[in-house]
Amino acid sequence: MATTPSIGTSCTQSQDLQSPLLSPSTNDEINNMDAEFNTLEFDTNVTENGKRKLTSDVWLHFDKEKRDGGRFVDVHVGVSTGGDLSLSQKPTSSPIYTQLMAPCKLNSTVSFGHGDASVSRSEPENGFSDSLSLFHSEKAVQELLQQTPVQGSDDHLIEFSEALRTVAKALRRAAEGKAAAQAEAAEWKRRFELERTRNLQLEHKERSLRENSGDFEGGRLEKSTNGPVLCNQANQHFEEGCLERICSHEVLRDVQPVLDCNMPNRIMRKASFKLSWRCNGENSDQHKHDIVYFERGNITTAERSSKQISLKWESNPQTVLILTKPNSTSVQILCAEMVRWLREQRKLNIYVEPRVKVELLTESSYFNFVQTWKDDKEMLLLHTKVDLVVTLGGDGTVLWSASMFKGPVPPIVPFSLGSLGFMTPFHSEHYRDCLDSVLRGPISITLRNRLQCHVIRDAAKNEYQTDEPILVLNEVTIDRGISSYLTNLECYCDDAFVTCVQGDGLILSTTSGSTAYSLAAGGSMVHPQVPGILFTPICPHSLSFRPLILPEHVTVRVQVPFNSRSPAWASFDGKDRKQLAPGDALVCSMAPWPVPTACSVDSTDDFFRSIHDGLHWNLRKTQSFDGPRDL
Ligand SMILES: NC(=O)c1ccc[n+]([C@@H]2O[C@H](COP(=O)([O-])OP(=O)(O)OC[C@H]3O[C@@H](n4cnc5c(N)ncnc54)[C@H](O)[C@@H]3O)[C@@H](O)[C@H]2O)c1
Ligand SMILES: Nc1ncnc2c1ncn2[C@@H]1O[C@H](COP(=O)(O)OP(=O)(O)OP(=O)(O)O)[C@@H](O)[C@H]1O
Repeated sequence: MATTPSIGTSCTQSQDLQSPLLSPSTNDEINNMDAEFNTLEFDTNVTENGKRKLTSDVWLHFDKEKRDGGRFVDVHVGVSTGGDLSLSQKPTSSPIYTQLMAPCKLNSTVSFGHGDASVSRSEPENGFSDSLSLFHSEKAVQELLQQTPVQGSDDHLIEFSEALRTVAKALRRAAEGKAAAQAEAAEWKRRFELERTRNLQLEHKERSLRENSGDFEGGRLEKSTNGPVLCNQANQHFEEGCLERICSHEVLRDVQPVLDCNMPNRIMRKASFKLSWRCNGENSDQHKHDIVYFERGNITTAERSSKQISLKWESNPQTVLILTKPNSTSVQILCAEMVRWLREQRKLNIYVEPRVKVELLTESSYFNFVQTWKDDKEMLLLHTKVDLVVTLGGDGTVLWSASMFKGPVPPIVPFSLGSLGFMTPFHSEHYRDCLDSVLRGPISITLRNRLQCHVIRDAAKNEYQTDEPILVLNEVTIDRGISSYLTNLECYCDDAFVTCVQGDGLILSTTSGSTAYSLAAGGSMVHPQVPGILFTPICPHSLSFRPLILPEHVTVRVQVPFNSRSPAWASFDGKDRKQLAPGDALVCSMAPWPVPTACSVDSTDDFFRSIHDGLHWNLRKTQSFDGPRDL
């Protein structure tokens, strides 16, 4: 009988906790996450002349499932056909967006003598809390790794021993990832508790406010009652753990009553809306996910995701925030005209920036009804009051408005009053028709992903977790600033070393930003609905450094090495430059709060229109019919 090596494996997956799908507000997710375990089994029933045979590659793969609007990812490792190695996972319904560790690949014929090799572990009740079993499993992995590779003449045995070491290394990496995930989950849980307490307080406040003001009658009351119903629905969903992710419940939740300062007895509430996915021109409430099937070595994707999104108002929008490019007389004139029209013809509440309110009041005291905010704290609550944002300016004004929302962003309707306007498909001359059609709905929207960036100081390595991330819609750039030395930036994708950038710098861009600085640095143009992170060097001092596009779920770390000749500088959508000293790092991943911008037609049509009109992309005179011809 052969010996039976036994490894208590730890989970072979690491959770991407930066993902939008693990938001601080989903306790269920955190709990479900605890319940995921894998068993590694070497089933050695197949023998061939006394030799064990692993006939195929070992695959790690995603198996996504949709349920109740959440995303579900199961992870399995198995040998595709007739093989012996399988790493399976007990069925999970965790809506965690899971990111796999590096695939371990065995492509070998192994000899076991004639014994049964079985590597397994029993399932603990709670993966994260079962530190004892984690300890044992890691110890077992360590032991396996420390074993001297099998020496001798039996090739198969040697190969199997190497295979085991590969698996053990992979398991160790996974265990490390898990430990990090555990810490991060605890942090999310803490934030969730904080948010829940805050929301309960606000709900309580709202209830007492409603009890105290018994005179909400008429149409306004009708509208205002929509809020709590929605809020309850959202909370109910939230509690059941069935989150319609696309329509973030943060947007829908309406727990913060805002008194209308012009009519003090009225409460302003956010309009509710519904997002649906458009597939082949049809509207559907279902988001079709990529589902990967894996059976006997055949991988198929049955459904594709549809990213054409349609927004339909369920109650009328009532509050519009108008943001304008400064120092422009034409913008100022248009703004005043639009405010007047929205108020008189459409009976809407209007918010503007403090600067604009001053400008309007200088023009006329008529604009007294226009609302604004006092300080940053109030500004950060705007998303709870505003149904729609209108921008008057160029792309810079869209970037500016996105930067005002550190969390969920209301739909933005960008009017073009700049020179270029990749993100501004609406023409200001037709603002009445455009706004009417947006207010009526339904409208197509582009969900533009943002990147969230943390600067980690070498001097205070642990502080970044408590800092608010900096959100960018276009890109974060790390460059040499005023230094004349080459930048020297070490880049990691998750924990894998990517490269060392020596040149003028590096751009980490969203796909929306792909037509901005990244394009000028040689990056590809990417449709804004493609989820991904562009990794574009700036003037690299190496002929072979081509730009990359990384998947959306990765975390990129750019580290200024201690031996760097000079500091580097990070800037966020071209603003807020921050120095990165040797030892400092910038960590960047996809943010959970995209920027929804209204489309003139739809996101694809608008994208092509912008690259044709804005860049004159591939504009060339068509060849004439005359001349030599191959017939
Ligand atoms: N060499 C370059 O091309 C270069 C250099 C620095 C900054 N930028 C871009 O400028 C942006 C800041 O814009 P701003 O308006 O505040 O500064 P800005 O007023 O200096 O304008 C920069 C230009 O970039 C254009 N732009 C901005 N976002 C775009 C996008 N997503 N697609 C296509 N073009 C876009 C603007 O329309 C404008 O013409 C940065 O995020 C960066 O992408 C480009
Ligand atoms: N509301 C605002 N408050 C402060 N700064 C703003 C605001 N809106 C825009 N900006 C800044 O003003 C600058 C110019 O804005 P924008 O890009 O919209 O106009 P533009 O330069 O005329 O347009 P384009 O870039 O298409 O030529 C940008 O740097 C932007 O960040």
